[in-house]
Amino acid sequence: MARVDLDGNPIKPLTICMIGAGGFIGSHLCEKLMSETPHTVLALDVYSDKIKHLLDPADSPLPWAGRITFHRLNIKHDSRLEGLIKMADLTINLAAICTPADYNTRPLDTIYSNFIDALPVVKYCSENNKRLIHFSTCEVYGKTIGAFLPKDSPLRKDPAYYVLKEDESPCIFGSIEKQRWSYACAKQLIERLIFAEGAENGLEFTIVRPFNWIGPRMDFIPGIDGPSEGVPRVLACFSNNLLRGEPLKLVDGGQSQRTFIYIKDAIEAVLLMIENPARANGHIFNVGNPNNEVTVRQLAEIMIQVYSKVSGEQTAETPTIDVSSKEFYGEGYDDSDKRIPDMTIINKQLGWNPKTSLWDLLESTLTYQHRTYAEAVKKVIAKPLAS
Ligand SMILES: NC(=O)c1ccc[n+]([C@@H]2O[C@H](COP(=O)([O-])OP(=O)(O)OC[C@H]3O[C@@H](n4cnc5c(N)ncnc54)[C@H](O)[C@@H]3O)[C@@H](O)[C@H]2O)c1
Ligand SMILES: O=c1ccn([C@@H]2O[C@H](COP(=O)(O)OP(=O)(O)O[C@H]3OC[C@@H](O)[C@H](O)[C@H]3O)[C@@H](O)[C@H]2O)c(=O)[nH]1
Repeated sequence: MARVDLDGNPIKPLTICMIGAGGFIGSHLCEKLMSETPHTVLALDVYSDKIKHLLDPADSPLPWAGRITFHRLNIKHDSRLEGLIKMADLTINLAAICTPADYNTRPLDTIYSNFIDALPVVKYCSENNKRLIHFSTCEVYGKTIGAFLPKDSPLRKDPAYYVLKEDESPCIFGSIEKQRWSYACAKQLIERLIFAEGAENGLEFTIVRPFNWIGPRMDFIPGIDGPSEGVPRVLACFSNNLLRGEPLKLVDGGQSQRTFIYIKDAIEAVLLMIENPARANGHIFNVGNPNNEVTVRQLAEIMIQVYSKVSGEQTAETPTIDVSSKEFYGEGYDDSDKRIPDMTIINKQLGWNPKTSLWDLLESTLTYQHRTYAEAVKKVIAKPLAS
């Protein structure tokens, strides 16, 4: 049965240059493309751990062997980049430093990674008339307008003051010394550059604004498959605490709100963008799940319940503790108060909606985390401290 796009046209096989393919999102996107489509992927990254299961045909070649090749390169300085972009029909750029603990502590690396390093990718696509799908972030919206209303103002409940819409909402960041916003501001400027390349030079682009995509293979567990002092994003932080039987740390009391979407739902949206260029080109898309909103404290409480069910272990004596952002992240931290994606444009253009509830996505993700890490963590805990 030939695969057709949303307008009933047959989908022809594409060659996709995927930069950052070895990361969390990239690894899920590669899995989807290999298992469900005829497309070819040039996977570019400095690491391949998260996609090696797609690459090394142990003894018998994998069904898709030959359709995915790994190219170990750092886009900061590699002469092979332009040639790979020219070989492909479409470039997808996922490369970024995107863990908040780095934004206020490594602001220069963060700005270089999210703006400067993306410049040649945009240039090569534009000069060679190649389509670009660029990954930005929901963080470009920064804080809601409602965040500046008095705490008890009823307008805070008015969607006009918190719903984030691609073609209407402003980008609201903290002051310069709040270096947390180095990332979001770099992402905003690369969005503006891509939009200008589209307006002035006809670049065919799509910009994706992910709203907290979570699932297996997100970041790392500190001291197991990442640095002991590393601070990953909240899913991995809380998973690490649960695996070690430690209290989950709630930054500034965990009052910030987030909407979380299952990585597999989000990947469906990306595949629709890839295979429906006429509907995706020229658009910025929110990709999130407005039905899965919780405060960070509520996320912790749900993860504690789910982990206890998945692991069969008792909940710790002190399940959570409050910590200050200064203590947890250091100087210059600031936060988004609330992230509700408006879904009008993606519904209209791609007819896509998320499916998985927060409980269900946490159940499958924590099952993966427990199966993958519990033994290794027990060994690390059991090992007597170096005398
Ligand atoms: N996961 C989310 O919820 C989320 C939310 C908002 C935005 N995003 C954006 O989506 C993209 C992918 O995010 P992710 O969650 O998969 O993060 P990730 O850190 O798992 O993946 C990023 C990948 O890019 C690679 N990379 C970084 N710099 C590189 C360079 N100079 N050369 C080659 N490879 C390089 C890294 O090695 C890594 O494998 C990023 O642009 C991020 O800003 C993700
Ligand atoms: O242990 C922790 C970790 C995190 N947190 C809080 O949990 C919330 C989420 O923190 P995360 O590190 O997951 O990242 P954020 O949602 O703030 O930003 C992320 O969003 C989407 C992308 O742009 C990036 O991947 C990243 O910027 C924040 O309020 C943070 O302060 C805790 O309370 N405790």
